Amino acid sequence: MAPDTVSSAPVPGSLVKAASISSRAYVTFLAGNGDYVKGVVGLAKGLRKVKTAYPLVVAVLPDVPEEHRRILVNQGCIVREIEPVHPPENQTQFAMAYYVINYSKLRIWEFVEYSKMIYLDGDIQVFENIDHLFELPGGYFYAVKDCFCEKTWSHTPQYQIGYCQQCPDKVQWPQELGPKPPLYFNAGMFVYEPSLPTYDDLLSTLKITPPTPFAEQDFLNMFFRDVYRPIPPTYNLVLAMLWRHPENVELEKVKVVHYCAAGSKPWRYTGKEANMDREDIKVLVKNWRDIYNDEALDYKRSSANVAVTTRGEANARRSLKTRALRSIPAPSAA
Ligand SMILES: O=c1ccn([C@@H]2O[C@H](COP(=O)(O)OP(=O)(O)O)[C@@H](O)[C@H]2O)c(=O)[nH]1
Ligand SMILES: OC[C@H]1O[C@H](O[C@@H]2[C@@H](O)[C@H](O)[C@@H](O)[C@H](O)[C@@H]2O)[C@H](O)[C@@H](O)[C@H]1O
Ligand SMILES: [Mn+2]
Repeated sequence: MAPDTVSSAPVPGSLVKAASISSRAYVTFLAGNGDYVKGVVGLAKGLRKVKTAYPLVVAVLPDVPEEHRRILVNQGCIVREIEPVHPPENQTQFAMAYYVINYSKLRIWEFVEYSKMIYLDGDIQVFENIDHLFELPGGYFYAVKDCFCEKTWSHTPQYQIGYCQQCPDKVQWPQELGPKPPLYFNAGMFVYEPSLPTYDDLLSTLKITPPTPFAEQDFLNMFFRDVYRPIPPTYNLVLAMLWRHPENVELEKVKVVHYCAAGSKPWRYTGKEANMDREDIKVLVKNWRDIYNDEALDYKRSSANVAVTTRGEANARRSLKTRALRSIPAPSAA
């Protein structure tokens, strides 16, 4: 993974404009002081292993402790603090109670120093280089179709009648339920273009949108419905596909694995939950752990990076000093 060469000194407007024409990055989201930081470290090392040309930006909520931020910077990540995003007041029963924090993902549309970004959940691993996705045509939202067959979907008509977009002909969508649901993506991985107008539109639309069980995933599917373009499941293997739709999975071709099934987070895997004793799950968890534990994949601040970062830090100190001086009111003419 390209090192963290973004200096922390503010960049003049003209340079930001120039930079935004060509700059790209992966981005993930980290909240809390729990163990998801291990997921992000694993992701950073996995991207380095596949020799991506782009950095990994980590959007952290204020509750991510300094120690975790330092771990991520030392793994070559660009750590950016974001403010939480709260959905409107609601009585919603989220599919998972903690999903409410996932609305904060919407802040990544504000990262306009990048022209195109690939968002990856912290419980995702990239096993093959996917940099080519940055070449996809602009103006669309690319993501992999989700599956409606897990119990987490039991609140939906799809689940109740056994309909899933992964096998639309198995159970026909009944006319009496109205139009078939539009294609629906898993929001753990997507290719998108940061944009302030889109960001403002997202936040103002959220204010008037009643929350629903899959929180920001439902919201993003509604918001980008007309520009969503599905990409193959090789780019985001939602683990439940292995037992729900094995006919749609060619495991040897999978480039990105999303450890979203209950009990599958590799850094806390016990094998006790449903489906977690499957051989393919054990292999995928081992593959993740091999990368996480591989010290050869740790970020090494090469002399060049140290020089750039040091220069960046020196610039930052200078600009902070300048700002500090400016903020001290000139001595009044006594
Ligand atoms: O306590 C948490 C819960 C979630 N997340 C972030 O939010 C993403 C979405 O949550 P999760 O992956 O658990 O949802 P799932 O894909 O399993 O439904 C995670 O991957 C993390 O990047 C986090 O940082 N801390
Ligand atoms: O906040 C809502 C979350 O919804 C999604 O997770 C779900 C979804 O994939 C279901 O289809 C599965 O059944 C379920 O297991 C899984 O947790 C995203 O992965 C996550 O990033 C986030 O958007
Ligand atoms: Mn996830």
